[in-house]
Amino acid sequence: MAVFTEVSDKAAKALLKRVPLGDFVSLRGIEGGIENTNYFLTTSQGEYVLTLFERLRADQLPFYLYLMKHLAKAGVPVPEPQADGKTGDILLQVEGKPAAIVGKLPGKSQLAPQAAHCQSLGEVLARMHQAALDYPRQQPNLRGLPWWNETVPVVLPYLDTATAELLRSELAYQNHVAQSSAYAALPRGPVHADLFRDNAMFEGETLTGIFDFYFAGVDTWLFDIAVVINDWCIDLATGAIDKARADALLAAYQAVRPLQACERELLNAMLRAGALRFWISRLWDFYLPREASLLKPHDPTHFERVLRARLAAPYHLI
Ligand SMILES: Nc1ncnc2c1ncn2[C@@H]1O[C@H](COP(=O)(O)OP(=O)(O)OP(=O)(O)O)[C@@H](O)[C@H]1O
Ligand SMILES: N[C@@H](CCO)C(=O)O
Repeated sequence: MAVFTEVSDKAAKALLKRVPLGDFVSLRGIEGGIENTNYFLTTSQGEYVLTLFERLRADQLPFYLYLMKHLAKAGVPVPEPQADGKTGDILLQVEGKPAAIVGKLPGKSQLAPQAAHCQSLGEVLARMHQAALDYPRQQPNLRGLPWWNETVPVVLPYLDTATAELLRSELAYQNHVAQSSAYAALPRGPVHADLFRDNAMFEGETLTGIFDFYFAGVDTWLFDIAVVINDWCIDLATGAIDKARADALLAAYQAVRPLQACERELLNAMLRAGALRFWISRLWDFYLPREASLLKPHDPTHFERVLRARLAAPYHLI
């Protein structure tokens, strides 16, 4: 359960005096999620999600929150941050932590997605990329290559020789790719960068929304696509690509925005990058956990397997 900071009913009631969303009914800690403290907040007006940001600094948050607002306004299914009635601020303070309230999406996560779910997601992903293009705020992907270069040396001492060698060589490969002209040509803009199955809601096969934008940043669109494929379109036991789902996702994406030649060329390289990014962050969470308590870190070896699968069987569009 990810409640790092306890929020009292009293604090929630005080919050509702500032953010006019009706009268307090109940507050319930949400299980799942490893980054932030999340509560379902029910009021006389509806259901909301209250998030207290545990790692992110207040100066990083406007990028995420205003991006969500921008996307919601553009018709992308994203929960809209709610504002303080007096100041208009969407970045709030609760229990001494930066916080936000967003609308609760209906439905549930589809943890065993089929091609139809991947198709819905592919379409929304492309619409999101396009809708974010005129978003004026700038923030890099804070879990991008510089962070990988910084964090790999921190986790290497915990790994056996063969695993450390794979991590080192993949990092070297990604540094090499980042220098290439094909990489420089990749189209980019604000991306979600963490759009896993547990960050989207469905009712049946209908996608009701995507959320948890707190790793968003400006990066290549292809990296975002790769992160999605690595989670939504694989055999979870082996990490191998499920071609039917990956093809469905990419076809739906391309019906909105066709991939460019440089994107086709670097698809497998970015699939490797996506696997590396989450392998590193999971190693980091596993070996250097925060004090926080009830946290159950995600399994790092999963993304080691995903990476090995992309190396053994590169995925290319025909
Ligand atoms: N807007 C929303 N609508 C409905 N449910 C939500 C919403 N936001 C969060 N949740 C629920 O809360 C859970 C945890 O939220 P979230 O994934 O944002 O946590 P996190 O700690 O930031 O996560 P992660 O580990 O994925 O980075 C989700 O799995 C979902 O069940
Ligand atoms: N999606 C991440 C969790 C942090 O957002 C992972 O599965 O490692």
